[in-house]
Parts: sequence; C-alpha cells; structure tokens
Amino acid sequence: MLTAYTADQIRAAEQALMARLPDGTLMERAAAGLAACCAAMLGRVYGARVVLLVGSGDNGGDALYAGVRLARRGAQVEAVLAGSKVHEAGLAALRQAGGRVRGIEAVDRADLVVDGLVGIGVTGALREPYAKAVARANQGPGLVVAVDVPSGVDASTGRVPGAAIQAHVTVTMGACKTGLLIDPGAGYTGRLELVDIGLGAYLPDPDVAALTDGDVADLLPEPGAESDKYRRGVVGVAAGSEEYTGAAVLAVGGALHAGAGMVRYVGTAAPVAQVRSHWPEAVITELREPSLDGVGRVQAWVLGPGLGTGDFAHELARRVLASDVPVLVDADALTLVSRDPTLLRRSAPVLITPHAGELARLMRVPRERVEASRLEHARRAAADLGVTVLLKGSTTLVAEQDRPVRVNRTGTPALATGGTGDVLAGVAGALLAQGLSCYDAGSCGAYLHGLAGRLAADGAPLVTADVAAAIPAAIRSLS
Ligand SMILES: NC(=O)C1=CN([C@@H]2O[C@H](COP(=O)(O)OP(=O)(O)OC[C@H]3O[C@@H](n4cnc5c(N)ncnc54)[C@H](O)[C@@H]3O)[C@@H](O)[C@H]2O)[C@@H](O)CC1
Ligand SMILES: [K+]
Repeated sequence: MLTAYTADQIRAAEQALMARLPDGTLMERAAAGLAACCAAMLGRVYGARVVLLVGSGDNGGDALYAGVRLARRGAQVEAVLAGSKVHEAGLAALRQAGGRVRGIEAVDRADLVVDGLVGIGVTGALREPYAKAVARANQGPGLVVAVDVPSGVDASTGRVPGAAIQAHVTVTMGACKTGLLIDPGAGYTGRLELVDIGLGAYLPDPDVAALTDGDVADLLPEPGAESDKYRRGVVGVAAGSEEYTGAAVLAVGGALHAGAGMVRYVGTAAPVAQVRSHWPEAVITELREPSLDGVGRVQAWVLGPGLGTGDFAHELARRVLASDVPVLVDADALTLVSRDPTLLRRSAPVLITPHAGELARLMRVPRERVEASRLEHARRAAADLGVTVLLKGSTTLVAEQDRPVRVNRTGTPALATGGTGDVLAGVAGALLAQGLSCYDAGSCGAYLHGLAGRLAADGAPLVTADVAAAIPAAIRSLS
C-alpha cells in the first residue's frame, strides 16, 4: 500500500524525528537522496549542466545541498535565487563546491532543472517571480525534477491554483504527500521517487492510500473447492432501456468477467434481447412493469447504466434500493437520486460511482469546483450522503467516512471512451456480490478496470467491450 499524508501530518512527524537528531540531519538525508535521483536521471554527472531553482524556504535548502553533491561530482551547477531570502548555509556550501548564482535564463541551457522553489510550505497560487520562473523552466530543454512537491501544487490537496512545475520526476522526502496522488496535482508529479529520511515510525494513519497489485490480490475473494454460485456471489444488474441497450451489455459483461457466481439481469425487451445474445450465461428477467417480483435472490445490485430517467426507471430504482443488499448506484440512477434524494434512505450499503459532473449535480455545486478539489468533494459527499463515493477520473478516488481515501493509480487515458463506466459498474458490483465492502469493491474494481484498460489498449485505441474481456487477464497479472 502506498500511503500519503498532508503537509501538517508530515510537519508533525518531522518535528518529532528532528527532536532526536542533530541539526541539519534530515536535510542532509533529503539532499543525499535527491542528488542520487538527479544523478540517475542525468546518467553522466560530470560536465552536466544543472540549474537549481531556489526558493526562500527549506525546499530551496534541499536543492542547494543536492547541488553541492552534484558539483563535487563534476556537474556545472547554477543556482537561480527566486526568493527574498535564501538558505544561507546551503548557498555558502554550494559556492564552496564551485556552484554559481545565475539569472533565470540559465534554465534555457540546462540538462536538468531542480525545482526547489517551494514544497510543503506553499500557500495559494505561486507569486512572482516564482510563476515566471516556473513557466520558463517548463518550456526549457532540460529534464525537470521537483523537490518534495512540484512547486505550485498544494501538497495536502492536489489543488493547483496557478502556475506549477511540470516535473518528469518528483523526489519526495520521508513519505508521499496527498497532493502528489490527487488530480490535478498528480498530473504535474511525473514519476514518483521516495527518499527515506527515517520518518516512518512517526507517521500517523495516512490521509490517503493507493492499493498495489499485492493488496488487490489479497483483497479479492478466491473461489474455494466448495464454492457454488451463491457463495461466489449473485449480482443483479438493473441497467439499459429501450433507447440504451449497450450499457446493459457492458455492465453485465463487466460483472461476468469479475468472478460473479451468477448475473441476474432485469430490463425491458430491447436490452433483454441484446444481453441474451451477448451473454447466454446471464439469467434474465424481462420486465413489463418496474417490479422485481420473481427475480430471485441477489447479493448486490448494479443500478443505473443506460437505465433512463423516466417514471419506469424511477420506480425500478426505488425497488432496487428498497432491497436489503448493497447497491452500486451509477449513471442514470445518479440523476434519479439527485432529483429524489429520499431514494438513498436505506440501511444497507450504497456505493455511488459518479464522474465529476454527476457528483457536482448531486452536491449542487459547479462542476469546475469538484474538478479543482476532487478530494474534498469526494470526502464531503461520503459524509453528507452517508455512502461510499467512487469519484471517476484520471485518478479515481474512493471515499468513505473515517477511512483514508483510496486513490487509484492504474487509470489510463485510453479508458476515457464511452461505456467504460458501465464495465466498471459491473466489475465493482460483482465484487460487492462476492462479499467485499463498498470501500474494497470500489477500490479493487477501479484498480482492475484500470489494468484491464491498459491491457486492452496496449498502446492503441480500445473498444470498450475489450476492457471487460481483459478483466480476467488483469486479475491474473496481479500475482
Ligand atoms: N522540516 C524538515 O525537517 C525537512 C524539510 N524538508 C524540506 O523543507 C520543505 C519545507 O520547508 P519550509 O517549511 O521552509 O517551506 P517551503 O520551502 O516549502 O516554502 C516556504 C517558503 O515559500 C514561500 N511561499 C509560500 N507560498 C508561496 C507562494 N504561493 N508563492 C511564492 N512563495 C511562497 C514562503 O514565503 C516561504 O518562504 C519540504 O517541502 C522539504 O523540501 C526536507 O529537507 C526534509 C526535512
Ligand atoms: K518544489
């Protein structure tokens, strides 16, 4: 599990650790790790042009001391002092090692730019002259390594209120910061490298966490010798409509490929015909009325993809949500729920799977606000609605009250095509039916969906149905 922390959590841990160590030890450790990463990026240090962007805080100090180490190995190190003050001891050490102070134009000929403008101490949008320095460094020819956090990214939230460094690599000190995993900040982070400075024992429970292959393998249920279809989970899918038949096919396909013991599909004539021809293994109930009478036992429902938003859909949603099993609420069902919030008054668990626009509608705020502060909105929706929230996006979040928000790191832009959300709903619904909690089903579902997207795309455009088909390969790839 990759865990991440807010700036306040990191500061508290650093203070506790620092109290037991001689002055300057942590910065030495940080600088040593940073210099090693810079050297690896450069390949050959001797003769390389390294430009340090140095702000007025300790983030600049890290950059200066890393510069000292690179200068001692023969790099030509130049420091651009952007702040009103500078870490004096660090600057003196750099000068002694042969480093020079230069203007911002130095970035135009750098092999490597080390962004030490600001780290966890940032507040608000970058001020001048930082913002201009960032713009120039982003356009320069060199590789860019961010110290601790790309300057301009809020370490605690991932918000990017103004200019920000677009890093190829971010070398983060002690522990990962929340803002490096959450969009938009995650999009500025590049490859993430963690330098161990000994903080581990002092860290509290994480603010956010990202699953890894091993975590997902441990969480997924393994069918035992005594498994039957009920033990492996029966998932009900209420999706599709006369207008939208494909969503039903994709959601059922997602569920079937994610290990459900059985899929029961309920819908009207047109989607029923499509589901029947695509998935002979689905057990189908054709609905003339919005009723679940005679549908049989299910252990979790997937509700909403392509369902429509008329009276029929509303009544069907009401009946599904009146059941006493977990329900995944997606797509059109989210529209129904935002119109009629009483639908969510139930005691069994609910996993909602909105994208930013759908969450904005549910929370009655502008979409841009959700996009700018995804973490905050996912958390608030989970608390206010009393549900588990899976907020879709390039980094999908799963929020549940009093738990670290799970961040999915397997996503790929290839998945930004129509219908992939329907597959995700089916996959996560199948995991719910197999007994995973909403929190685990949402985060494992997003993880497998991302992996399957990568496998299905394999560097080329993908067809959504292939994502469902690639789920078993994604599961196999975990071990
Ligand atoms: N405290 C420690 O023991 C350690 C700190 N480390 C480094 O120290 C950093 C934190 O240092 P600081 O607390 O000095 O804070 P920072 O260096 O992150 O930033 C504080 C400085 O940035 C300026 N600033 C804040 N917002 C700004 C904005 N929007 N535009 C322009 N300037 C802005 C402030 O005026 C202040 O001078 C970490 O990110 C990490 O790089 C590491 O060396 C590890 C050990
Ligand atoms: K930085």
